[in-house]
Amino acid sequence: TNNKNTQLGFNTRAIHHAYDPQQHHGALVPPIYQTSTFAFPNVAYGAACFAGEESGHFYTRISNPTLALLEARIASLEQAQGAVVFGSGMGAITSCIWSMLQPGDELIADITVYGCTFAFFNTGLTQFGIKVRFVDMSNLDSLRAALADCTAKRRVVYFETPANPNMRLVDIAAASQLAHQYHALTVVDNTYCTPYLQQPLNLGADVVVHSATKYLGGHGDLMAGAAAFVDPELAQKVRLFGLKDMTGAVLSPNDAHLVMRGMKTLSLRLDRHCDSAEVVAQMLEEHSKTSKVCYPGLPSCTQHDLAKQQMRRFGGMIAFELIGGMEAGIRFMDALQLVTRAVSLGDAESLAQHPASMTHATYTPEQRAAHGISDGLVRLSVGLEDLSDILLDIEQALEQS
Ligand SMILES: CSC/C=C(/NCc1c(COP(=O)(O)O)cnc(C)c1O)C(=O)O
Repeated sequence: TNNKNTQLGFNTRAIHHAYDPQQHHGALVPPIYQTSTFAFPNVAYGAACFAGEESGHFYTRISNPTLALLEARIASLEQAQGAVVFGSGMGAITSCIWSMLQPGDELIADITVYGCTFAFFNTGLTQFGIKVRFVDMSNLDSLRAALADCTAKRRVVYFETPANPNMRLVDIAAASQLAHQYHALTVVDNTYCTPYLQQPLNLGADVVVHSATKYLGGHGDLMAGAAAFVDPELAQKVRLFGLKDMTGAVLSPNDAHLVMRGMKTLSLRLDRHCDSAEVVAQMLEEHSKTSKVCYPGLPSCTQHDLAKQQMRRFGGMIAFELIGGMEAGIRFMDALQLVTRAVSLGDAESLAQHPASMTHATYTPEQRAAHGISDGLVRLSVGLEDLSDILLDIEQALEQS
């Protein structure tokens, strides 16, 4: 907090939160505790750490000073009461869900989620007796009906907004309020937005999860995940059960350091991603070769008003289709010379991929049709290159599609 005891700004906290150089030999940048284990002064202290009576670090899979600093910063930016970091986004999602649901409980998920998240829900959880129901949450009546059909003691409502890959939005405040009316907890995957563009906990959600591999790290050079919680006790349960025992999805201190370095420029990068994506989306929509462009910032987007209501800006991700369908989409992607053909997103490098055959290949063709993932869809992560270069590359590739 500043000298008026008010909270420092988003960017100041992304750079400085919870670190004092004078506590670390004056080091401007927090030291990296690249260690797996910690020495005890005596057996009693070690035993007290294991018993949870001492808060000291004793083994990096449970906690580590570098990981703790990243957790404090993510909690601050998401306005959370606790956070846990993981070796990947799937590590965050699985560690949370394994801690929140047991056999006989129910997960109510939006119809469009990232491919491996879908596989975890649809194949993984069901093998362990957890009921999974997919609902079109862009229609709150269908969510209300699913919640009213109370078939389990404990339930979680889960969605991404915008959803990977088709950019559908869910009204976070309305969905969270509905879930709470029916005593369910809400988990929102905030990977596409980051807390700079959208803060789900401030809108009523209980948990936020991230693939920090993406925008938070922002440079395509690490794998990481994070979860942020309203309830610090749930955070502790996810750490001491989900992470420690169920998944072991521990983040390396070195990669945690890289996530913190990325977070220092989060708003600068996202503003540039948004500036460029808005122009690219407009160009795509006006182009004769596209049949559909999904970008929350386009007035033609059916959920444009909701986007303006819950997003600071509209992000760097675009999904679109060509009039020539899948074949034209593949010709387009194969003709790209600057935009890189690769999965993942949120990197400095612009990336393009084909969800149906790549990130969402875990869905069968029938499931893709039912879950709103068309075979011809192209997903674009607009990067930080000069906009003129990005536009030229996309235009020349469209001409060849
Ligand atoms: C093999 S496809 C590459 C990964 C992609 N997505 C990842 C992802 C995860 C999982 O996060 P990790 O475990 O850090 O990859 C969770 N939540 C969301 C919204 C995500 O997009 C992708 O290219 O869409």
